[in-house]
Amino acid sequence: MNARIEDYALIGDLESAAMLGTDGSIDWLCLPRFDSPACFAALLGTADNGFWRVSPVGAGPCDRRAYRQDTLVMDSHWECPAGAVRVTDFMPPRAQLPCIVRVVEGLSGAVAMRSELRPRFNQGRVVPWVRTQEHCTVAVAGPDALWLSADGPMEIRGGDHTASTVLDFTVSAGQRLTLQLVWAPSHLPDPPAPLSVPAETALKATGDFWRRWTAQCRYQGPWREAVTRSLITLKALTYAPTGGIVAAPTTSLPECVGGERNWDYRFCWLRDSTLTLSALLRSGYRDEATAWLDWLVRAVAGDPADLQAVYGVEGQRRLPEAEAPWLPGYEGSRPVRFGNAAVDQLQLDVYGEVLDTLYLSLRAGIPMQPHLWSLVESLMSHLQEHWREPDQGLWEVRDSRRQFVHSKVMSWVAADRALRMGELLGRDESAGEWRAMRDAVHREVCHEGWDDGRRSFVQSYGSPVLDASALLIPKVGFLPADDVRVRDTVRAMEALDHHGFVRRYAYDGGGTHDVDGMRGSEGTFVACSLWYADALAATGHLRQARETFERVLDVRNDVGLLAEQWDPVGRRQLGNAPQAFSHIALVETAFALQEAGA
Ligand SMILES: OC[C@H]1O[C@H](O[C@H]2O[C@H](CO)[C@@H](O)[C@H](O)[C@H]2O)[C@H](O)[C@@H](O)[C@@H]1O
Repeated sequence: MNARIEDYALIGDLESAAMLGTDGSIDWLCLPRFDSPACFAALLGTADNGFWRVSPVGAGPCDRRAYRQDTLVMDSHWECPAGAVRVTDFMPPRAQLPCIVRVVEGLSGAVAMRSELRPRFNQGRVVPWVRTQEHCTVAVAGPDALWLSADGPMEIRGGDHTASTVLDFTVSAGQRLTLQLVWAPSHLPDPPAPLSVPAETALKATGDFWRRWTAQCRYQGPWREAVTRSLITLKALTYAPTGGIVAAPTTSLPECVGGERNWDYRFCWLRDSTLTLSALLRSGYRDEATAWLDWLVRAVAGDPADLQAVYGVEGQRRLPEAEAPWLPGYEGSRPVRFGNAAVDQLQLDVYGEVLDTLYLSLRAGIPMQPHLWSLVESLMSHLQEHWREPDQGLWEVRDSRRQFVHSKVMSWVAADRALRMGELLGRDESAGEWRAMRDAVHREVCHEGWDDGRRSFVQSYGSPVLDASALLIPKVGFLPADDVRVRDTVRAMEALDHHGFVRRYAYDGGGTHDVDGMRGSEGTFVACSLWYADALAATGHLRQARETFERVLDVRNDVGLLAEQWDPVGRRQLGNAPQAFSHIALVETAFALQEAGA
């Protein structure tokens, strides 16, 4: 039986991240990067797919845990019959090699502890060879090596049928023991350098790094704690060497437990990363925006016809989707997938998201390099030719292409923001054409995307399906919030309500299968509930907006994290976690409610 998705906390070093359970077990970790093969994959299978647990012997979940304020450093506390102990887990922002530090401190009595390390390289599959060398244990297979060191007297056992390395030790009140695990390329012969950095030094530097970063946050409203945790999570999903931002650090956490809706999110969607950038910019973070703009220019360089919806963290274009039959899946949710076939989809909304972010960056005072204006021109010239085509839309449907209303609305955004940037920069060479396109899209959407019987914008032209993405129409400025069509659409979205939360789409309030062709129904999409709150606030329903927002805040896990979806009946998180989309929307809604006086 797998732990609940909400049982996991995130620690990370801005190049990869680990999922740490309430029981002290790290059940998911890809090294050296977010998109590298996993060395711990128990999250998607069993203990034999790899984990590293540090906890009192025989203990269950910790009694309490919390991030140290404004950091990504996690403290887990156990109160045992023999005494109390705290384990502090963190990953120092990377200097050279990735490292996980686990500091065990006795608070009272004397507690018997165990560290059990069971790496399984190459996506939870390969059992390494383990040897002990100069106070370290090293596990090696193929290109990977994991070096484990401890700074105290411990009994090391290993080499049994589980190929685990077990360290037993006792911590008494006032005692402290540190375990460090470093990944290194397996051809390096010596214990790697991070093992020689004292844990105290690394802990202080890591805490200081996060506190300094958090101190730049401009949000001062009533939900500061939630906003800060979301921003830290978004920052933790940033791949620092290139500025790319992953949608989530996990793959194949199911949208439907036991079902096939399992996807790999360890990549940079232009949609998710542009929205992350908007949330960070709004909150006062400019360095990330600058780094991401550089990433964008490198990633999309070339023919605009080849623009993809998703890239690898270094801007790679090929992310072949494959199934991993050796992994049984989270609670049997199969297949487990690595890679994502969405790279080959046409998703026209990304032009609008990219141009909106460029515009926001320019407005925030980030200077626009001349090559960025060329990018604007080339994206627009491609979109002018293609906006009328059907596509797979923001939900990335895997069956037939459609005339998605959201894709058209975002094509309008693309033209609108290109025009605004032109005005700011005094570049009006293409203004006439872009204005004509903007007006044509507007006319078409208002005609073809509007269902007069339902009194709502619908998912695609001529379809009866309602789609929560229509809630973004006032937010992006396509129509003002006081337009009767916006008011009616917000009212119609009640049909997407599922126990107080909002589904992304449904046919007459029913399931999603008829809409996306996938088997199994899914949970409510967290971002959609927050878009609903935004639209309620914009249309003057302030009390309802606040209640909707607070309902979402209530389903964050104990350390403030949100997955992609929430199942209000099973009362559990679903989908990859923590998901950028959900945390972006939380930050945006906190600002929107504050501005609306809700
Ligand atoms: O619903 C089917 C699709 O689900 C995934 O896409 C979702 O996640 C993306 C990343 O957060 C997001 O940009 C998109 O809007 C979501 O629908 C999956 O990655 C797709 O491959 C799949 O077709």
